[in-house]
Amino acid sequence: MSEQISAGKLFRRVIDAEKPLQIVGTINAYCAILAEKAGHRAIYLSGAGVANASFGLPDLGIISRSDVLEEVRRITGASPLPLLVDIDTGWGEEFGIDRTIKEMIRAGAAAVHLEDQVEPKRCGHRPNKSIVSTGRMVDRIKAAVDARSDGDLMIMARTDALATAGLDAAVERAALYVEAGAESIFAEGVTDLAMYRRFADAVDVPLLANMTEFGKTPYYTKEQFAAQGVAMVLYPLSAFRAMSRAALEVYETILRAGTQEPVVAAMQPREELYELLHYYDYERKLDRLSSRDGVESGEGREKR
Ligand SMILES: C[C@](O)(C(=O)O)[C@H](CC(=O)O)C(=O)O
Ligand SMILES: [Mg+2]
Repeated sequence: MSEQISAGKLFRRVIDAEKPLQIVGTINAYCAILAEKAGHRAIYLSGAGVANASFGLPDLGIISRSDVLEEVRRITGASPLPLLVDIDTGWGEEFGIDRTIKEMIRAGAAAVHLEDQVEPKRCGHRPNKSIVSTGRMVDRIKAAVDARSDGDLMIMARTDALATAGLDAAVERAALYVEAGAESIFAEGVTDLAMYRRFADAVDVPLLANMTEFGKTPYYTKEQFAAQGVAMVLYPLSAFRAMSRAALEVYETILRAGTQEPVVAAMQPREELYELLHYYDYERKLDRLSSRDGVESGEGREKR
């Protein structure tokens, strides 16, 4: 029998085991299943992903705590992988953050990242961001740590200070956030590999690098990140961006060609989908449980 450990403990364990730990964005429950199938050991729910994919909205602080929680529950219900959740600015200050942390634990999150932007927040890789004072962010972190009490949820502090206040100030903030109780640091909008070393040297907790595409951070490999002391590398929207391109291509092809045949080869076959969902197990269970009493005819039901 496999040992039952909390999501937070599992997350800490995989951080220790993989150097660096690659964390991939899964915008929904099925993506979480796919990430597990590929062999990943930790997954991420992106705030941008929820806004973009579930609501068709930009990542500008429009989505709510409940919107994100709903996705967290769906994902943790479908996947055993530890889930890092983007909680933006926490949706409120002391009591708002308290509620967010408690609900995230109930929903099965392994870790959350809380950022030092003002509300409404902006994407970390876009201009005109503003941050709250160091003191305000320290209060946010304290509220989060207090809400978690003695639980295992990992509280990660994200700093967006690099773009607005420079490297020295961002590194200094990171150290103060750790002092306030943050157990890991998310350095946002980093523009050069060597900057990670500065963060890593200033804090003695795991450091996360956000390897998002088309942003401020050039593409680096996991080996390059590891050499700078980075413990976790995040790919928040990589699959979502690829899925979006693929979907557009299919929609256009159906109109243009009058059939989907040119793109069928790019599709996941029904068989593979069903295997990942354990479809046949469900079907067998249904056959066992359902007497089909009250069903007038067996029409459409294949004889086995
Ligand atoms: C990590 C992030 O917060 C997210 O919501 O996924 C975004 C990612 C992106 O917009 O590329 C961010 O970096 O702000
Ligand atoms: Mg985000």
